[in-house]
Amino acid sequence: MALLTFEDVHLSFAGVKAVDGVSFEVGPEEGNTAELLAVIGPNGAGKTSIFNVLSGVYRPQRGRVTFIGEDLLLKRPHEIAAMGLARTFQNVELFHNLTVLDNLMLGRHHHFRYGAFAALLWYGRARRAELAARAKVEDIIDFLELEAWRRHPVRLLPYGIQKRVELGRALAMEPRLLLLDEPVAGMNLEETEDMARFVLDIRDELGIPIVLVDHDMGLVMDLADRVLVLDFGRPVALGSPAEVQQDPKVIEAYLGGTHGRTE
Ligand SMILES: Nc1ncnc2c1ncn2[C@@H]1O[C@H](COP(=O)(O)OP(=O)(O)OP(=O)(O)O)[C@@H](O)[C@H]1O
Repeated sequence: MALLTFEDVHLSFAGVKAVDGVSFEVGPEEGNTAELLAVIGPNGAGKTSIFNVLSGVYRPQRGRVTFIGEDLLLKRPHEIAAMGLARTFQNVELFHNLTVLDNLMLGRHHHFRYGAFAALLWYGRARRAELAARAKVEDIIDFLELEAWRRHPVRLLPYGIQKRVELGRALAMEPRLLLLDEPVAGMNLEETEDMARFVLDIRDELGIPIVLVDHDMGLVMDLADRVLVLDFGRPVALGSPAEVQQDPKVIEAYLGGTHGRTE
């Protein structure tokens, strides 16, 4: 069984078809190799809407979405996060006045299983949970090479590092699947290369499957195992980077110039 199935999903806003019959799978649920599926398409193609459906923010009018065998469309966003589906955002969504360490600790809060009383007195389970969380967060700081910034408030960090902290916060949730929304948007070349390396390490070393959304063909062709191409909410192609790149429908969607887009 696939880890995630997205089946014939339709989502409209007042007549605008944001997602129009899109299907894909990410899996398998029990497997040794994690895969990276990229979802690409020009502006307005429906990429973010797909993420919003997956994280429970939007409810599609039609279709089926399952994650680890459960119907995601019946779940609320915090339940979906607790099931192990973590996401990052197009814009940095962190607590800007808190340190890197504190932001990552907050990423783990749904793992805490103790009551307010225990937390208040800092005893027993609360203390053990906090220490375990701290150890996990320190591992992530090492993994993402964030040592130099661990005590810095996020607002003082360069943009590329802030994006890396956001990735760290998603990892702190110990996700079974990671959704990355334009992880290199606004980055310079060096920051982009660093981020690409970390994304591949997450797939290969941590074994976490990834769905990555972007409109930059170049990046995803280097990173992805499979690519889903969208245009105006519709699926145009799904296949390996090489297959997709040669597909005339993809070339038309990107280079046809019929949409009046600037990309
Ligand atoms: N909450 C909403 N209300 C109304 N229309 C929406 C809403 N969310 C998305 N849309 C519309 O759905 C379509 C798809 O938008 P979406 O943001 O999913 O595209 P995208 O591929 O992520 O684009 P971008 O690359 O610009 O982020 C667009 O026409 C958009 O205007």
